[in-house]
Amino acid sequence: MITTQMLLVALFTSSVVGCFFAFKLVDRLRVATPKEHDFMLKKYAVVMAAGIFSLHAGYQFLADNIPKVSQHPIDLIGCMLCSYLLAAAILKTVHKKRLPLRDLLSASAATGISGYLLSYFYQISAGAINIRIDSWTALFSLFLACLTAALAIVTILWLKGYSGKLEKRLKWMFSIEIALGFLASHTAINLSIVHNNMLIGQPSDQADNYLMLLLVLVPVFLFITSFILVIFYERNIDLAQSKLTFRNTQTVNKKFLAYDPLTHLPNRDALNQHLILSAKRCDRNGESLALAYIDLDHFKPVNDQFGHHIGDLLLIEVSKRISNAIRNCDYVARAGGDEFIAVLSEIENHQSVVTVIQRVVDALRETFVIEDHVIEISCSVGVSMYPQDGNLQKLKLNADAAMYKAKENGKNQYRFFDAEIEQASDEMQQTRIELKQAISEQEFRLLFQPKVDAITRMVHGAEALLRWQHPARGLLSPNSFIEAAERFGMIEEINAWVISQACRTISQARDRGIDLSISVNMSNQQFRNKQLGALIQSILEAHAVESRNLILEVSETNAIHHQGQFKDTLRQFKQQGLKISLDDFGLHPFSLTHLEDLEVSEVKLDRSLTKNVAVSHTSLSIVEAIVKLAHALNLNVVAEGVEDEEQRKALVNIGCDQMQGFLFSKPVEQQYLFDLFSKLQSQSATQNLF
Ligand SMILES: Nc1nc2c(ncn2[C@@H]2O[C@H](COP(=O)(O)OP(=O)(O)OP(=O)(O)O)[C@@H](O)[C@H]2O)c(=O)[nH]1
Repeated sequence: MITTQMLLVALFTSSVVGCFFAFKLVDRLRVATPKEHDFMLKKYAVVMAAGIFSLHAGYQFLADNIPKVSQHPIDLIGCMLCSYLLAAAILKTVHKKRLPLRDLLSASAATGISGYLLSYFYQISAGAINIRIDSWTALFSLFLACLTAALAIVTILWLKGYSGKLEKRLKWMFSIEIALGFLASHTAINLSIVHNNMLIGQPSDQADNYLMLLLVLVPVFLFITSFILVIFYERNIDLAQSKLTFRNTQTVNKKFLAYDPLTHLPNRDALNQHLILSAKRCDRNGESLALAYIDLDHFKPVNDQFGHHIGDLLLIEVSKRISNAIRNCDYVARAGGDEFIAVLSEIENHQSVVTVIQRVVDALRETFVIEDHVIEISCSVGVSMYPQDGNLQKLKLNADAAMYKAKENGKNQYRFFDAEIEQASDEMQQTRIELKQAISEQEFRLLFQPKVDAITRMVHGAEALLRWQHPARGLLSPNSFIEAAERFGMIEEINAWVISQACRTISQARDRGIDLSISVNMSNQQFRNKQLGALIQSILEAHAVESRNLILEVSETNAIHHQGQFKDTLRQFKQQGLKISLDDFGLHPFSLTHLEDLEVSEVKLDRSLTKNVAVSHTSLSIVEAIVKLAHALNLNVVAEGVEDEEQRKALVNIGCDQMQGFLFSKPVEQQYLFDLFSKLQSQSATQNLF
C-alpha cells in the first residue's frame, strides 16, 4: 500500500530529477544557434511546464483534500497557462548573461506569483469552492515560492555552461535544494488556502503534520538559500555604484567606467583588471586561461553599405552572440571597434577551449537580420594561453598575432598561437618599433623606374617605388615592412608621404622643363579611406600639380576582391581627372571579363606574362589577345619586367604601347631620373637608345 510518506519521497525525488533535467535543457538552449533558439525556448518551456504541472498535481494530491481533478476544465487550462508562464519566465531569465538584482527580483516575483496562482487555480479546478486565503500564511508561502524561484534562477544562470570537475555533483546538490524549496513553499501554499466548505474531501486533518514538515523544511531551505545568494552576490557586488549585477561570477574593480556604452560589455580597462585577477588565480592554483582575440571580418563594408547605425546594432548583436557562445565561467569584453576579447577560465584541456572558440566562430557565421537588412559576416580568432604562451603583457600581443594569421589564412577561422607565429610576431613587433623611428627620422625614399614608349622609346613617365633606408639592414623594399605598417596603423601616413613625394618630384621636374607623369602604387587599405580623393586633391594643390600627371596603380588582385568598393572610388578619381592603371594584369581569369566595368585607363601586363613572350608561342598568343582586347576598350598597355631585346621586339610586334624593365633602366634616384629623362629626350629622336 502506498503511504503518504512513500508518495512524498516519490514526489520529492521527481522534483530533484526534474530540476536536474531543467539544467540540461538550459545547457542545450545555450549552445543552440540563433536560428534554433526561439523555437527551442518555446519547446523547452512546454516540457518544463508539463513537469511543473504534474508535480503540482502530485503535491496537491498529497495534500489529501483534492481527490479528483478537473471538474472545471477552463480553470485547469488556467493552471497549465500558469505552469507555462512560470517555465518561460525562468528559461528567459536564465538565458541572460548578466542579472542585475532588480531583474532577479522581478523574475522571482513573477515566478513565485505564477506558482501560487497555479496551486490556487488547481484547487478550484478540482472542485474546491468557498475557499478563504489566510493572508499571513499566503504571504509567507509567496515569499518561499519567490525565494525558490530566485535560487533556481541564480543557480541555473551560474551553472549554465559550467563544465568543471564538480559539474554533476553541483547540479544534483542544487536540484535537491531547489526541490526542498519547492516542497516547503507548496506546503505553505496549501496551508494558506483554507477550505471553509469543501465539496469534496474534508478540511485537512493533516494540517498539523504539514506544519511540522514546514517547521523542519523552511529553516533548512532558508539557511542554504541565503547562504548561496549571499556568496554569489558578494562576488559580484559593486557597492561603489550600488549596482548589483550578477555576472560571470567574477569580480571587477569598477572605480572607472568599466563598460562599453554601445554593447554594455566590459571595456578594455575592465578586461585588464579581470586579466590581472584571473592570472593571479591561475598562478595560485596552477591553472591555465585562454585569451581569444575576436576580430570581425568585413565589418567596414557593413558600415559603408548600411550606415553606422546598422553597424552599431550589428555590434550589439555580435556581443550578445559571443556572450551566449561562451561558458558562464568565461568573460568577454569589447576591445574597441570590431574587436572583442574573451577570457576562458577553468580549462580542462585544449579541446574545451577549441569547443568554445568554434562555437563563437559558428555563432557569428549565422546570418544577422538587422532592421530588415540581411547581413553576413564572420570572425577571425587568435588564441593564446596563459601561462604557456608567455606572461600577461605578451598574452594579448600573442593572441593578436595569431588572429592576424587566421585572417591571412582566409578569415572565418581560429588560430592558436604557436612557435611559427611567435617568430613572425617578434619580428613584427621589432618592425613596428623601427617603423615608428623611420617615420620620425624620415628614413623613407622614393626610387623611380622609367616607363618608355615601345616604338619611339621616349620616356613617358616613371613608376615611384617606395624604399626604406634601414640603418642596419640597408635598403628595404615594401614587402618587408608594409604588412607591419598596415597592422599597426602607420600605412596611411606612409601612403600620404609617397603621394606627396611623387607630386613634389612632378613639380620639380616641371621646373626643369620636364612634363613628367608618375605612377604610385595604391594599397587595398588606402581604398578603404573615404577621404582618399580629397586627400589626393589637397596634395596635388599643395604642389600645384595637374591631376593628369599622377597615375594611381591598383593591383588587379585587390580590384577583384573589392569590386564594389573600387568601382565607386575609381569613378570619383575619374571625375577628379586622375588616371588609374591596373597593375599585375593578366594573373586572374577576372582580367578580361571585368575590365569593362572599371574606370581604368591603362593595364600593366604582369612580368610573368612578358617573361615568355620571346620563347613561347602560346604566351605570345595570350598576351596578343590581351593587348587586342585592351585596345578595343581604348586602354593603354604597358609591359612590365622587360629584360632583353627579344622580349621587347616580340612585344612591339603585338602592339604593346609602353614598357618598363631592366632593359631600359633599374629604379633610380630622382636626380638620375631627371638627367636620364633630359638625355633620352634629346637623343630619342635620332637613334635607338637602349
Ligand atoms: N558602426 C560602428 N563602426 C565602428 C565602430 N568602431 C569602429 N568601427 C568601424 O569598424 C571598422 C573596423 O575596421 P576593420 O577591422 O579594418 O574592418 P573589416 O572590414 O572588419 O576588416 P577585416 O578585419 O580585415 O575583415 C572601421 O571601419 C571602423 O570605422 C563603432 O562603434 N560602430
